[in-house]
Amino acid sequence: AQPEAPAPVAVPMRDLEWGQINFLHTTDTHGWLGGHLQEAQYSADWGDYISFTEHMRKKADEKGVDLLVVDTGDRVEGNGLYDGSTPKGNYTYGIFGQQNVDILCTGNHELYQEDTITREHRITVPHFKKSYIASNLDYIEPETGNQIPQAQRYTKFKTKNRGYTIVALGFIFDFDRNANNSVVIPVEETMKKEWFQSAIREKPDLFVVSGHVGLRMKEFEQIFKVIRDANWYTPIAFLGGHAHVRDARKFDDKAFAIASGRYFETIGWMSIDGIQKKSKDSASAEATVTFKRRYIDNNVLGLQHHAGVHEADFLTPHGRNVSKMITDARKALNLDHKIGCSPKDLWMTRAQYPSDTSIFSWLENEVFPDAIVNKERADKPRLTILNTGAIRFDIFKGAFTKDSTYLISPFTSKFNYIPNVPYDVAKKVIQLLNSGGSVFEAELNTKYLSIPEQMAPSPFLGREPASATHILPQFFDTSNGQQPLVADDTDDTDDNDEPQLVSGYTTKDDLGDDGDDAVHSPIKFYGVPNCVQSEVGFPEAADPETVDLIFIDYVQPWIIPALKFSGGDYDTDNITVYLNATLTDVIAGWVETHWTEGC
Ligand SMILES: Nc1ccn([C@@H]2O[C@H](COP(=O)(O)O)[C@@H](O)[C@H]2O)c(=O)n1
Repeated sequence: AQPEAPAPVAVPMRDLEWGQINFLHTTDTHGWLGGHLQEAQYSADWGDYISFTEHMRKKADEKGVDLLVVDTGDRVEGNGLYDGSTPKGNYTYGIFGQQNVDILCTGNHELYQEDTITREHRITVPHFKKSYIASNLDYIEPETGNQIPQAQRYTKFKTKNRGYTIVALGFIFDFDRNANNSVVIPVEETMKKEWFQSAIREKPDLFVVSGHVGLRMKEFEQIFKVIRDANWYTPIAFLGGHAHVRDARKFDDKAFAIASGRYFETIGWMSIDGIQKKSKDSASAEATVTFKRRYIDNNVLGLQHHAGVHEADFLTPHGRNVSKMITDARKALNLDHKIGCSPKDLWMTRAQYPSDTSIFSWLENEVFPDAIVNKERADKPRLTILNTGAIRFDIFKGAFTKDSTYLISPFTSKFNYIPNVPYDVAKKVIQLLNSGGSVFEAELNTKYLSIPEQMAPSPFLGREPASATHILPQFFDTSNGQQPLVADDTDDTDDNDEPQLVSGYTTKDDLGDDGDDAVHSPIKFYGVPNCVQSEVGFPEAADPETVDLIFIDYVQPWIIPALKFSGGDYDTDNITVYLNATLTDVIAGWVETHWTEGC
């Protein structure tokens, strides 16, 4: 039987504030449609979300307001429910498709592999024919080689209850690592197209810009400026993602953006009041528009609370069926098959790097020396480089399952190397990857090696100083000892009668610090470098003359320029396969042989 997620604990809650138009928003779900089986706070599944949405749509009808459900991409890669089947997504496309989504767009993970793009084109786009928007994404038809829009460029529709006219767009950031059967048109170029110029002159009551775009990245700002120049008073709602964070950004009094986290931990809520229906002689400049936001922890207790229904009435027949689809799929994929038992929690950002509880230190010190070995080269000293972005999730103490392997790293990247690189040259590579700068051309910004949370951080995320021994990415202040990204302002000398808070997100954004629905005590997050490196087989007495320089293939575009800058003249002809296994395989193999006892 599928293991039951632990029951969520009741916590103090902030209610949802409804407006004339309201949004429920998911982003970067990465296949986590089954919810978090090891974290009660995020344990609701896609079926529960469908039940919730059905109650909320009813509530909107009763209030005479509108509710729109939005998803902003990266639905794939990162969970066994998607990655564990052949072909990938055998179950998830059908499960996701059960939700009635009003607006959706594409993320970069839908674009890394040709077959993912094709499935998106053949399954998701036709399923959501009216709501899928691809403002800056084209598909190359395999039969003809023709370049066609992946979906409609924009939509214009009237809302159900209030009859507001909406123009909705759907963007992806200027992503350039997409596979060859797709074309991402840069946002600035897209905005010069005739269709875009007509769309922004449609005079709707509200623009909705959905996008797989981090709120602090340049693209939404560019879109805001162009729409605002042509529409001085029309409200604009942005729904973004990609950065895996909860965030809200105010562009001006009538333009506001929300990002709703990652991995189906969060359901975002945005509500807007003060929208004026356009009369023939255009909108009034006087209208005051207000935006509210809430980040909902995705668990049934909280969803029930917001839906205002009794526990026994929460699951709708449709939602219940979808939950069953998920349970059946997990069973068919054998996702709960135990590979080993983790003796402790290992964290990506909730522990300092390096440390005993850092997942990156564990990989560097235990997994890589043992598991990334080419038998023919086993006697050679070697450096193995991994970008931290290749790791996607923490490991919890206890059962490590088939599912866990995909949660930690779903990618198909393998390990390549350059043999016999002079150590004096090779040792400089990791420093350059972690400090970036002008060594690399603009498209090789080293921030793309790191975890999404660090790529375009919000100004409210604390600045993270480096530890003494490791160079951290540029945006960190390097003056002090390592500090948590979120200050722990809880008072340990707890001498009042207030209930103990459960730890969780304590988001700060452009609207303040009251966005999270559940009142939590803060969790500390620490910064990580762009890349980590394992040194293996070094002689004890002195540095080696030469080393094998091994790296996960995602990092390859940065390796040659870094070597050049360090005095090594190499090109791609010098690179060959070191280990024909993915990081997922490497970790699974190591766990199977080393974590054999304990649960
Ligand atoms: N083969 C890959 C693909 C991506 N990454 C890392 O993921 C980051 C993007 O993550 P999002 O979920 O925000 O799209 C990317 O910048 C890389 O760090 C990878 O390591 N290998």
